Amino acid sequence: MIRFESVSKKYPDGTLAVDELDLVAPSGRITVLVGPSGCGKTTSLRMINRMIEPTDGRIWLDDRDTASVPTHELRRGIGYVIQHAGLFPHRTVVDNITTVPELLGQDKKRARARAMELMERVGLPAQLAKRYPAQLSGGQQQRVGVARALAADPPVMLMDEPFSAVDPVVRAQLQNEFLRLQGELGKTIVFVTHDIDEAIKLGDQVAVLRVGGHLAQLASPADLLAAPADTFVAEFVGRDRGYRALGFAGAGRLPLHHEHSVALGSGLGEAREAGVDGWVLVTDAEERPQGWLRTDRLADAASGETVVQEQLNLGGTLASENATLREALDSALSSPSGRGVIVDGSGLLLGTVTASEVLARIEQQRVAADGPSVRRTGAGEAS
Ligand SMILES: Nc1ncnc2c1ncn2[C@@H]1O[C@H](COP(=O)(O)OP(=O)(O)OP(=O)(O)O)[C@@H](O)[C@H]1O
Repeated sequence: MIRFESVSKKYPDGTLAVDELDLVAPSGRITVLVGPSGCGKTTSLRMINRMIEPTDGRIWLDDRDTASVPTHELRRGIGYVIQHAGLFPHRTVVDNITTVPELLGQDKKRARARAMELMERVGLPAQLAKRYPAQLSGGQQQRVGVARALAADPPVMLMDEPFSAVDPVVRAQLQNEFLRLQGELGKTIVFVTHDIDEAIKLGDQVAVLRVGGHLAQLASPADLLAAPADTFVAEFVGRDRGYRALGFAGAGRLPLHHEHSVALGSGLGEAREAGVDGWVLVTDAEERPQGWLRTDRLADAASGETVVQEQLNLGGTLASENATLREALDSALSSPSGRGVIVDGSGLLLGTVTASEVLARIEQQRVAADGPSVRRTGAGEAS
């Protein structure tokens, strides 16, 4: 656990970057600091590993006042990842990752074996080990940065905009893999970003700071969306709050309809017969949905022709049986037939649901909760 106790930082020029911050970052959880440029996020983060010294207050790491711990000892237990990864340009990938363990006296062979294992964990092919940072993509560099920070297996990780320098697609990939990795490792993480969507996606809790280093609100992502503390937070959290909050509420057991589907390779005549309201769902041989086929335009289909992949409308998203309300609603809204497809854990068709049924479930949950607040998703949760 990291605990800020009335921590302030005034820079020598008089800038009050952080003002009496009280904050607890629980062990094994991701705490995200988010806020507009200059609100004191980086300053707060760097005070944890004492790259910046507070002018007032204390920061506790478990039961130790960090001011009383020698910095080299403190930093041994704290990994640090920054934007652009901050890699050593003249060292290979594997040498970048082994730098800290070797400095800590680990023998070279063991450190290299561990580096190769970490590369695999963060999704880097082994053949990149001998490359230099400049020979990697931005996303790959960030992965090396994460692997390097994990190399000494620190219980705490500080991450300052680690995924900001890459394009949105790579960024989403890095975020997903980061969450998967954290699911396995359970580090205590403090993560800085200026992007509220990233904060909401990654945080177990989100601290919204306002300029001047004041804590505006500390809350779970769902509570932040459902009940912003004031107009500053409401504006910062942004539009579509109600819709985004659905991403934190399990849909529960939805009333599924049996959907008559046809397999790829079936005759077009059979597909036409099976169509309901002009659409039929097409699956693979194991009944995994592949897309929708428009059947009201098949009237003149030559007999003997079969359903092929190229004919399918791929617009509909699939939702799993443990979906959030947002995923279930999106599956119905994105489906060209208006019937949202629900699949099991192996991607096999379970049935379909309409948008109005999902909306009815939303309304039910709202009434049951007796207020606007929504719950975190729980696998298999039924309401
Ligand atoms: N070394 C310094 N000397 C004086 N002022 C500083 C120094 N470092 C940061 N500041 C100021 O402290 C305030 C907080 O800066 P900080 O970098 O912590 O903000 P931030 O929220 O991380 O911003 P950004 O999102 O733009 O990186 C800003 O007004 C900044 O100009």
